[in-house]
Amino acid sequence: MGKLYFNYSTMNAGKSTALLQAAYNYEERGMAVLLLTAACDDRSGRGRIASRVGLARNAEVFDASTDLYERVRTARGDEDADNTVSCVLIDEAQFLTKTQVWQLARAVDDVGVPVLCYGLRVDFRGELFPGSAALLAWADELREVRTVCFCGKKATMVVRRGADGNPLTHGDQVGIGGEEQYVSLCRRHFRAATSKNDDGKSEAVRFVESALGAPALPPGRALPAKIREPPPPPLMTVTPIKARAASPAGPAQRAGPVAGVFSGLRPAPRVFCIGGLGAGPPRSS
Ligand SMILES: Nc1ncnc2c1ncn2[C@@H]1O[C@H](COP(=O)(O)OP(=O)(O)O)[C@@H](O)[C@H]1O
Ligand SMILES: Cc1cn([C@H]2C[C@H](O)[C@@H](COP(=O)(O)O)O2)c(=O)[nH]c1=O
Repeated sequence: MGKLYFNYSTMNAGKSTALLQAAYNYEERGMAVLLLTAACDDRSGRGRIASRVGLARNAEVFDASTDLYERVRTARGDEDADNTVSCVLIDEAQFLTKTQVWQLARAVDDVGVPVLCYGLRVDFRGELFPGSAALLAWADELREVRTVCFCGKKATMVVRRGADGNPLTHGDQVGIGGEEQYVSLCRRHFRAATSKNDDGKSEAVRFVESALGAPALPPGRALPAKIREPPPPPLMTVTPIKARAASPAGPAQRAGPVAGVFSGLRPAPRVFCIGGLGAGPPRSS
């Protein structure tokens, strides 16, 4: 009997990596999987699940009109057939609707296939996404995919940077983007970065600037002096194997967050060890 799983975290934690690893685990044992991702998140091309470590695969897409119960039931087909699907893996699960999470729960209960969802828990305002809220409420198992803030604590929040470089506190919940726009932080530094007073704000904002690169100012406007200064030389530079293809940022900016983490602000030796924990197929299904 399958279960409904929600593997949640912040951005850049290793969710897509874990998903692709779980898919690989099933397939190397001769079992077929159904991969799905949100149609709206086309950073690497529509219907492409891409992880920052370089793994990538094509997937089917869902939007709000997709009936996921029907899709899973059809993919499962005859359980004894060679091409039956043994597991359903869904990336960007925060973009599921509440109805779709019920459809997945029904697929687990009535079709008997495990469904593994991977997504963000909260948005840049600290609010749950609809898909995440439903999964947190109804999934059989919740698993946190962990990553760290620049201070070394677990990152649980994500800031979105506005055009002036400052973290935003209001705006549309959905804003497709990557490292040029978003940074994962612990709650304390998220609060500091988005607060109105200066209680720790400058340190957090400096980190966001350092991680995201120069803000996107309108043409003709000079950057503030502190942003024009070149960043300190990195202690250790790690180049992502594959940057998200559709990222509007240039190559230097895409490499920014990884270099920023290691650029002497704080040693963060656990970043690569913790991200991606929990990969692999569920043991209990
Ligand atoms: N070249 C690399 N080698 C190893 N790990 C990397 C590399 N580049 C990025 N990472 C790690 O990959 C993780 C991001 O993976 P990804 O699956 O894209 O995250 P998510 O889907 O959660 O946004 C981070 O933990 C990051 O530190
Ligand atoms: C925080 C936040 C994120 N998003 C978008 C940005 C990306 O397109 C995805 C998450 O990507 P991941 O690296 O695969 O986790 O979600 C958003 O729309 N709104 C937000 O508040």
